[in-house]
Amino acid sequence: MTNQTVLPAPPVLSPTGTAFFLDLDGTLAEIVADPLEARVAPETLEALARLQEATQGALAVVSGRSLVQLETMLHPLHLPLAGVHGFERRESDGYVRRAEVDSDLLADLVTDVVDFTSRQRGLLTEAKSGSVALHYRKRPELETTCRAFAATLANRDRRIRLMPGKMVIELTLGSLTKGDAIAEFMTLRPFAGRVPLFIGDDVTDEAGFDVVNSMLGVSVKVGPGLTHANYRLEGVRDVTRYIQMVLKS
Ligand SMILES: O=P(O)(O)OC[C@H]1O[C@H](O[C@H]2O[C@H](CO)[C@@H](O)[C@H](O)[C@H]2O)[C@H](O)[C@@H](O)[C@@H]1O
Repeated sequence: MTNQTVLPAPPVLSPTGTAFFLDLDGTLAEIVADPLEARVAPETLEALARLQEATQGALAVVSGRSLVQLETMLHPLHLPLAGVHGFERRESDGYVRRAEVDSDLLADLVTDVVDFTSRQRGLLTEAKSGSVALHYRKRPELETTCRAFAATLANRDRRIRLMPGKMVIELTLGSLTKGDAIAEFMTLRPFAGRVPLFIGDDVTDEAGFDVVNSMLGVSVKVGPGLTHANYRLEGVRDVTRYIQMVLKS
């Protein structure tokens, strides 16, 4: 991956020629201790609404969150969405697609993670369609224990994939990534034929950067850390400022 110190700020792209793909947590919303407390700031929502109009709809949020959570956090906007790292998608026409999973396997996973987190103060379970997240942000000293527990669960069935994120370990069923979601959107109107841009902050965004890079698009990492992205913005406020600059171009 690229060295963290050398990436420039992204070029200000034209809203009419670009397909915008944005991650949510750490990109449009500041990271906070409790996932349910995360918010998209009003000025960011306003910038997104204007960008949706300026791009004629070529703006999608691509997130690890569920579609239900994304709708709540982005209200009153109605955007194309990819949730649970590409497992579920809401397309521009409102049509929702979900990958199929073994619901019994998922239910067992959720039960096991809830059982584990309920025995340790501060650990959280976030159950989603197709995935369950084990959050340890309030107990960072338990990272190794949480990782070992998650690995034990994943060893039970090869369909379970571990996706480490920011103070979270997700146990996901299936192999879809944010890259798959972006590639799929890029085959559809109004995204097709535009230059893709993806902005994200986490290791799970790297699959999106790879797909965008393969399409000669613009990949932007938010914050520090090694990455396959070609550009960098420092934080969530800089992402909103970047969108505002695009709107002025
Ligand atoms: O792909 P994203 O939109 O960035 O979503 C990734 C995960 O974000 C959420 O967890 C992260 O943000 C929380 C709120 O700031 C924070 O408390 C947690 O430690 C982070 O890992 C969300 O809860 C997950 O479902 C997403 O997969």
